[in-house]
Amino acid sequence: MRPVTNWVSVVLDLPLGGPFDYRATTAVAVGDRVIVPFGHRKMIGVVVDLPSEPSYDPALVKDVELVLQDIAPLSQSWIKFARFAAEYYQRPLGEVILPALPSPLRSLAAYQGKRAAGGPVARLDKRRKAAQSEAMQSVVPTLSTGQQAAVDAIGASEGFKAFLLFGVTGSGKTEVYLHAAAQALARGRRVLMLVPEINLTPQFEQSLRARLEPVAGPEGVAVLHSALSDGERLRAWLSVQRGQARIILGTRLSIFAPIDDLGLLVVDEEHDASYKQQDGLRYSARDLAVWRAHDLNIPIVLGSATPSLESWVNTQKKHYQRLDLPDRAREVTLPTVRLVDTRRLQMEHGLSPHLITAMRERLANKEQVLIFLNRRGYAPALHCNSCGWVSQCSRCTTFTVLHRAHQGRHQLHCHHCGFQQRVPKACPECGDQDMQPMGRGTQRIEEHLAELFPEARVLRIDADSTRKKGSAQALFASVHAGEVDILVGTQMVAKGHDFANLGLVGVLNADAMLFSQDFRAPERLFAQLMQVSGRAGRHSGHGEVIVQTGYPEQAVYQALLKHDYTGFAQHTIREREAAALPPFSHQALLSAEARELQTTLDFLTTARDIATTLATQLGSAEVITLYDPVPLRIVRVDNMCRAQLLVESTHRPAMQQLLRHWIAELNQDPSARRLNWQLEVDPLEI
Ligand SMILES: Nc1ncnc2c1ncn2[C@@H]1O[C@H](COP(=O)(O)OP(=O)(O)OP(=O)(O)O)[C@@H](O)[C@H]1O
Ligand SMILES: [Zn+2]
Repeated sequence: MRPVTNWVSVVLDLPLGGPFDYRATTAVAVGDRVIVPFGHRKMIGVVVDLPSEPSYDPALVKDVELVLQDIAPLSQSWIKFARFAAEYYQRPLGEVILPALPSPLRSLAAYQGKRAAGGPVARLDKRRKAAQSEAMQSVVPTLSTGQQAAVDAIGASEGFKAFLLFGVTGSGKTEVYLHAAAQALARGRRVLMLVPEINLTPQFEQSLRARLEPVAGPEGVAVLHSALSDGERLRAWLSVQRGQARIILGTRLSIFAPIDDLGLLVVDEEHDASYKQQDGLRYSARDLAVWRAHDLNIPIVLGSATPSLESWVNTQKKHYQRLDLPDRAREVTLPTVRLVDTRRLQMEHGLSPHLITAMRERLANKEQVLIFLNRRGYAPALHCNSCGWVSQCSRCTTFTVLHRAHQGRHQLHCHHCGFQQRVPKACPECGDQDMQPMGRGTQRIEEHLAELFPEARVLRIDADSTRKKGSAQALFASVHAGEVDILVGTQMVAKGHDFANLGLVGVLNADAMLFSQDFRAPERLFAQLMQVSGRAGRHSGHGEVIVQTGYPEQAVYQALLKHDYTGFAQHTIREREAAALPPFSHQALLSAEARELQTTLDFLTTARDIATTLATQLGSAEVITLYDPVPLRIVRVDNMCRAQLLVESTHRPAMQQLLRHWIAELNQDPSARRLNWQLEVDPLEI
């Protein structure tokens, strides 16, 4: 056989750009993984192109060391998708493609040495046990008229079509997804279903398995999320790539699952901020899902009781088709909402007499109660009663949060840098020993509730109580099993869960989000309140929600009283339009951090000057607004000072063009090497 020479372009997980040229002397395809030398080391990369000649002197091009063929090459369509994500979010292609693979597939160590045994895929296949499936019983309810109409509309769509399934809390959106998924499976296509949070996957997985395993087969359901071990993730990912998994359920990262023969994409709770990745490639899985559906020419269903205003505006412009479920599926009413004005009230440990009375009644009636407080820990700070000292993090410009640690001992934690310290015995300022917790977090409320309702079983679910793998699932299971009377929780408990016997929801301290500077804060608060309210009375009706507030007249609360998403959206959209804010304009955020705030601001000022010049050269100065660099509200985190620069435009292509040139210039600029900076397209928080 004659030796062949193939020129290959390879992407690597490096911030340096790329692709990089190599020469392969064996057969190689686009989408293959290869081991290549890079500088003094070797790396695993992915072939993204087979150019007819290299982009520089062939004599200098190095050889591919090994073409890995333990999996089929990644498909062209998937690489096209990754390419779009890289271009849209302004990151090197390698930083999209490689992190999307399970880590054993991109780790050199997994392929080298005595114990490699042919690499991670070969090892896994040897170990593979026969999948076991338990027969599950499953009752299929008769669809409501609204659900049936939605399922029919989705089934009738040919090619790309985006649906916004606008269904009130408890309207049975899940049932619509299940039926639509079954239709796609029956046509021999696969389904990708995204949920916003890991803790929602067990509930969904159970329904999917119960209902669709008979069609999809025991290996037909795969779950992908970030809490899987490397081995679990590899196993699930391979079953997707090899076509065994017919239904893929996952959190945001699963949008990068390697599937081309999709017949349906579903994004549940599409408004949820968890779809936004907050570091590295800062993508929106919801937005990428719409692009992917368009590219694959298939329907996509975005579901929510409180859609994002972006999606709502898209229905008004007829880009998306709205499917309405205005009533609850079990023929029960939405809960009654009551606003308790805390300004004139004598509160007991942060609880109003109204809430305490209502709780007593529900508990006597053997119903569950949910107390929602979006603040974990014991108290937001420790405070000295003599001199006014407040516990602060030495590395960040924030208070440290008081936590109850083991055996009732307390500790101070910084929620920003993770720093933990003992509680000082006396005030560091004045030496006084009279120090008190300031305000309340979930731990403190849990403690008060146990005192107030000694007979009740109180359970707290928040990021602290669910750190161990599997613990969240166990805690939620005990709520569903009726082993809990009062559930205290943060936003983790506020959405998606279908609690059968929960009659009352109490909302504490919602006002904390009322006066944020972020223009999206009211939208987020309203969605959160609607979602948590929606946990009450789902199965037997007569639910009640008590919201404690010092500002009952605020528009957010007035809309909540009437469950009036449409009115709230209308009003907020008008404000956004008047101020030319998203979705009526597009934004990007350049942020930077350095030891000294001035370094950060100087860099951003330089960056702004560069962008101004570029906009003029590109002829887009008129449609692009560059704001002044500003320090972040919490300016110092882990001893780094942070600032940002907002770019806004009504013209998306002009902005994308500017960003591309801007990044290229910033990468060349010496000032950019002295600090950390990043660009975020479509930021959710500013
Ligand atoms: N057609 C139906 N007949 C009877 N019960 C139904 C029907 N469809 C759904 N249900 C039940 O209604 C309840 C609410 O459904 P589901 O959890 O899907 O609501 P949802 O729309 O996702 O709500 P949320 O937005 O609050 O998550 C569930 O207990 C479900 O089993
Ligand atoms: Zn800190």
